[in-house]
Amino acid sequence: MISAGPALGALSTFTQVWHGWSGAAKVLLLVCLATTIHFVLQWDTRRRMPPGPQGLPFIGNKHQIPNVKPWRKFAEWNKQYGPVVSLHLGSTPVIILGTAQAAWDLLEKRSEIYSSRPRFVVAGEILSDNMRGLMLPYGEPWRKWRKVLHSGFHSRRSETYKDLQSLESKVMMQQLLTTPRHWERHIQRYAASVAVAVTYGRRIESVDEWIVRENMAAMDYLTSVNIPGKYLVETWPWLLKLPRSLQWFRREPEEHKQRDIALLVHLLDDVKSRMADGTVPDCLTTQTVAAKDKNGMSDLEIAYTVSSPFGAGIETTAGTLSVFFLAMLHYPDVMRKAQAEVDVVVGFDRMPEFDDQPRLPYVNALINEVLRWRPIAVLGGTPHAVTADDVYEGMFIPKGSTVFGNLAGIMHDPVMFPEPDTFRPERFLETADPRLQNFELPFGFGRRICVGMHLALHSLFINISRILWAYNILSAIDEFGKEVVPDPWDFTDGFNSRPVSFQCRVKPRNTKVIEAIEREYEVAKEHLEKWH
Ligand code: HEM
Repeated sequence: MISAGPALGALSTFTQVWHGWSGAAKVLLLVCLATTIHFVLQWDTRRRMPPGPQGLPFIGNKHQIPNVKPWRKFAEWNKQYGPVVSLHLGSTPVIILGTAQAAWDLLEKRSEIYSSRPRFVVAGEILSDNMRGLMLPYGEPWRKWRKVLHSGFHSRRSETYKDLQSLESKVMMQQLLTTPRHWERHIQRYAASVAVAVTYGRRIESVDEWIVRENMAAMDYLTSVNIPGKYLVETWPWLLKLPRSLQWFRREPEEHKQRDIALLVHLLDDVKSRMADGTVPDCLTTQTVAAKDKNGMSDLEIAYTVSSPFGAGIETTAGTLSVFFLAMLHYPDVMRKAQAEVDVVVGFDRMPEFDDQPRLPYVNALINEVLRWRPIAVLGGTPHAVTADDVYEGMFIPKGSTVFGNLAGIMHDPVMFPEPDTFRPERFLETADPRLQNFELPFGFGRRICVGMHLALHSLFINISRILWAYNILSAIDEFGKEVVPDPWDFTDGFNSRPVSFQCRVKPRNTKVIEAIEREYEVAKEHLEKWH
């Protein structure tokens, strides 16, 4: 027979100790107990999930994920554990996909359950009032938002922006001629002007303009609040149930929200007043305002929706063009080979045009390689989230998991891309894989694939083909006459990662291109008048 004596003794000791503790210590103990029980109950689920590094109770793998460039660690884990890796951020399961096949199998073939987004409490809910569709979960509000953008940027509609893109690119070519040192500002201005013109029917002459600065400030703030672990409320959303006056984390983002609304409503009102006097060119905002009854959106919803290219289309396009400059410095033979192709097809009496694209296979392959070699949307853009339990190749993926298609790793998968660190456009000419011939991988997956993909690809072709035609991109020379080559891995941190600013020389290839650029610039200036 077992005696109850020791157990009763232990209980009585515990009761005495318990009474001696402060209220805070008791609460802490209870929270620890509850979390441990939760952790033990989750043990079996975790065991069935994809392999991954061992985490700690409560925090999961948070301490193992670097704050800077986490995609590099993710890629290492994919190498170590396989194409599908699981981790935990606190109690949230996180799945990292390290090959294109795994990403296509899940994010595309099972897109009915892999098309949501994780919850963004501060950035999506408090700062943006659920109006920024990029962060919206899968559902009716996202569908409504996406429909407007799809109608503005689907493949055929995007054809109609080619004239504008060609004219803006001619301006950029002239700027590269006159102030080549500022090449980064010129590509940023190009990307900003195209995004603003197709959205608000107004172009941008300088990146110092008010509208660009305000937008950049808004985007910088949005990025700054989207850092995992920065806000307790992201891990403990129940804090939103506290009385509003006690929600200390609200004040700053709510102030920024008011500023964002003022900016976005001002831009919408400006288009409306130009619509009233008939002076605004056709653009996303005019189309959306005209279809207001059909799309059932309030003015504020329209203001946020049409601003999407502003947030998603400028840094990505300019960053990818920056990667092109970086690649040409490191692979001058590739540059010369592409120039030789352009020279034969186009000659020097005129610039490349969109119609030349089918006859420039090496240039097209080079553009794909730019997008592959250093994808700007390193983590696949914004992560996806799963809305139902799933099993993939025997591994359990629980509902509510955050899923990253880790493009930085996927694009350097040596099975799909042999010698992945080498910039080699030929890989896209030699392949028989239709998914590489029609290379949409840099633009994400399934129902959430980049809305602006066609617009972006047109920008890349027209600018890259023209720069190759007109200029040699050469290393900068320091004060001792030595060449300075930028580090090919020196990239910024953040959801989008672009090369850290660097210098290079942009030299015209001959006098004929100079004449053509100056001539085309004069014509472009006239045509662009209607976007002022
Ligand atoms: C080279 C340039 C670009 C690249 C590499 C790029 C890449 C991406 C990627 C990887 C995603 C995430 C897709 C996913 O969740 O699976 C995305 C989403 C998005 N992109 Fe782009 N993008 C570029 C240019 C643009 C442009 C010019 C626009 C504007 C028209 C744009 C608008 C968007 C929007 C609105 C989304 C969110 C879609 C959603 O959540 O449903 N992007 N992009």
